[in-house]
Amino acid sequence: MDALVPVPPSSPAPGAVHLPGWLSLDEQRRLVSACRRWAAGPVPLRHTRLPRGGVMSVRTVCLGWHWQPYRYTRTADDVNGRRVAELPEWLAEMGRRALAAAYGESAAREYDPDTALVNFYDAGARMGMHQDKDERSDAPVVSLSIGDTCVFRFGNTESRGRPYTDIELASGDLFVFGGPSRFAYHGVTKVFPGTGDAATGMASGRLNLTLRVTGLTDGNP
Ligand SMILES: O=C(O)CCC(=O)C(=O)O
Ligand SMILES: [Fe+2]
Repeated sequence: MDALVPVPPSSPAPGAVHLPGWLSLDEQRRLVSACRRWAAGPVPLRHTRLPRGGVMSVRTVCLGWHWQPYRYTRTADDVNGRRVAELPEWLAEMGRRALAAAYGESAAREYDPDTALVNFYDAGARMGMHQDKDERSDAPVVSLSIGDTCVFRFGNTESRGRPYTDIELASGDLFVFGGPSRFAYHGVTKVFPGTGDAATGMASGRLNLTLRVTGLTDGNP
């Protein structure tokens, strides 16, 4: 839903940029229908199993490389063993445009994400404070949000605790974290049900895509 008063761009920490409303409604619709296809297979949307036996409350499907705690593989060995869907070129291009918007054209030219994690949050889903550190690359992470607004907690590189900044990520928002913030702890503390716009194609819930560079090659997984 468009904010009555537009939320201005902000930078909660060096290298971290929030650009509210960056995606057009058409782009959000395109992403929602693509995510619906990816959620159906070859690897289904599922609650990721954690090593100690728990499961994550969000449901996830991956593109390009499959993430499971705490590594990337080409096949979803903890789900159905199938190879994950390719990350399409148009999505990598969207990642470059996102970086250009956040950091400027020169930073964007070299950016070539090879994996995307698609997370679906229902009203009760959360994500605890964590670092994205299973990638062997310090290239920025591009995060796109669609549907219900959430509270995204963006912290520091030292610990899960303070200092952190709570930011509302709404439908269409872009958040990029790279440079000194690339390995900052972050998480989702709350989702506000019913705040999304059904015109995106999402009747309820929140969708988040993170584009990343794994730094992996098939010969050297
Ligand atoms: O849902 C979000 O905004 C963040 C997702 C995230 O941190 C992750 O997938 O690692
Ligand atoms: Fe993350």
